[in-house]
Amino acid sequence: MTDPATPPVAPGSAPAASLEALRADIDAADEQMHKLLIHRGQVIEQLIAAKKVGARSAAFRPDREADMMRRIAGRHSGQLPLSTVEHIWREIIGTFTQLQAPFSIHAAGSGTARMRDMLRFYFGFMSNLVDAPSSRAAVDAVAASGEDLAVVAFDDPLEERWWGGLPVSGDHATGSIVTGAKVIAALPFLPLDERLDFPRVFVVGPANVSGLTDIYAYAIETDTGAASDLAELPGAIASRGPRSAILVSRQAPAQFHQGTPDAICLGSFAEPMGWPD
Ligand SMILES: O=C(O)C(=O)C[C@]1(C(=O)O)C=C[C@@H](O)C=C1
Repeated sequence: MTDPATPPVAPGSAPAASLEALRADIDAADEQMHKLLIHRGQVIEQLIAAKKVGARSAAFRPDREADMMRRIAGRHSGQLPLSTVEHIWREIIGTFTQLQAPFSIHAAGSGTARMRDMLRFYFGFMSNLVDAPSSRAAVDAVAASGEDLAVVAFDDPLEERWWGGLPVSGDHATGSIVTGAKVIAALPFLPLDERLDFPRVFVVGPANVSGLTDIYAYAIETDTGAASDLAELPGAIASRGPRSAILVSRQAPAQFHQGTPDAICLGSFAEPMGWPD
C-alpha cells in the first residue's frame, strides 16, 4: 500500500522524497541543532572565565546582542518568520545570560498578558519577572541591584518621571559612572511580525554596562519653558506629557545640551532596524 502522504510522482520528474526520508532529514537537523546548543553551553563556560562576571556584575552586552541580531536579520530567508528566529535566539541568549549571572526583570504591568508575552519573548522563560508598582520603582530597583533590568514603555505616564532617581547628565554617555542605572537598549530591535503587538520600550540596565551610542535618550522638563517645541529639537521620536517629555536623538550630550541645557541624558542604545518607523 502506498503512503497517502506521499505525493504521486509526475512522469519524467525526480521522485518526491518519502515522508520517512523527510522526517529523517528533520531528525538530523534537530540533532545538529541540539549538539550545537550543547557546544554553545561549553563555550559559555569558558566565556564566564574570560569575562570574569561575578557577584553584582551583569553579563548582558547590548552591543554584542545588537550585532548578533543584525546578522541574523541579514542572513535570514525562507518561510520561518524572522520574529520566530529572533525569539529562539533571545531565548538562547537570555538563558545563557542568566547562567552567567542571574538577574530579574522589573516592569510595571508585567502581570498583564501583553507585557508578560513581550518580556518572555525578549528575555526568555528562565528570567524572573518582577511586577513593579510603577516604572519609577522598576528603574530604582535596577539602580539599587547593580545587576537587574527594568523595562519601561516609551509612552508610560511621563509625569511619574521614572528617570527621577537616575544619576543625571552626560555621565551615562562616557560610562564613567559605576552605580545607578541607564537606558541600554530600545525594543523592538528587529522589525516585528505583524501578528505581534508589543509596545516600544526602553531597557534600563546597570550603569556599568557599556551600551552602543547610536541613539541617546533624553528626559526634558517642558514646564520650565525650555523645549516648548519638541518638534524643532534634533530628535527622531518624542513622547510627551504635560510637563515632561522623552526624546531620542542621534546627538551626543555635549552637542544636545547646547540647544536643550535642561535635558537629562538617560543613556544610549543601538539603533533598532527601521528606526524610526
Ligand atoms: O558575548 C558575551 O559577552 C556573552 O555573554 C554571550 C551572550 C550569548 O549568549 O551569546 C550572552 C549575553 C550577552 O548579552 C551577549 C551574548
